[in-house]
Amino acid sequence: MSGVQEGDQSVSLDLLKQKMANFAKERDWDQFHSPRNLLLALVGEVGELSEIFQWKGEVPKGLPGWKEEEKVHLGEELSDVLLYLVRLSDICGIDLGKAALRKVDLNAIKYPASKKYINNNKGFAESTD
Ligand SMILES: Nc1ccn([C@H]2C[C@H](O)[C@@H](COP(=O)(O)OP(=O)(O)OP(=O)(O)O)O2)c(=O)n1
Repeated sequence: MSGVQEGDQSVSLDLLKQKMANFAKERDWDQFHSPRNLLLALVGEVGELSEIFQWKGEVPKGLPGWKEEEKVHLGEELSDVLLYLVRLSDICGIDLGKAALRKVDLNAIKYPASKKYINNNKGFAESTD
């Protein structure tokens, strides 16, 4: 592995990308990591993530009252989603970090902080007040 090392203060998308690439290569699984397969795997993991929340009703931020094992499980499903997303981006030749930063900038242009917004239950609209 070149460049990014484990133990760095923050985990980078690059480290995860390299780890997923190694994981697939070591098992000869590159053949299965096609864009479509990875997208379906990603959607499947989003489903598993949703199962954790389904039927619970609204859940307070910070998940008070959840057992430690439930939080560990949540972390696993969130990770599966992230790992497949990172791998899908890599396989498609998209620099996910760069694309995400650009999108944050685009969001800020679309929704300037200087304006006031209302949530009209369809999305966020500019307040006329
Ligand atoms: N062909 C594969 C299979 C798995 N993985 C990796 C990415 C995910 O992080 C995790 C997914 O593994 P599983 O398909 O076993 O799914 P779960 O971990 O969710 O297990 P389960 O579905 O039994 O809850 O393993 C991968 O990269 N490529």
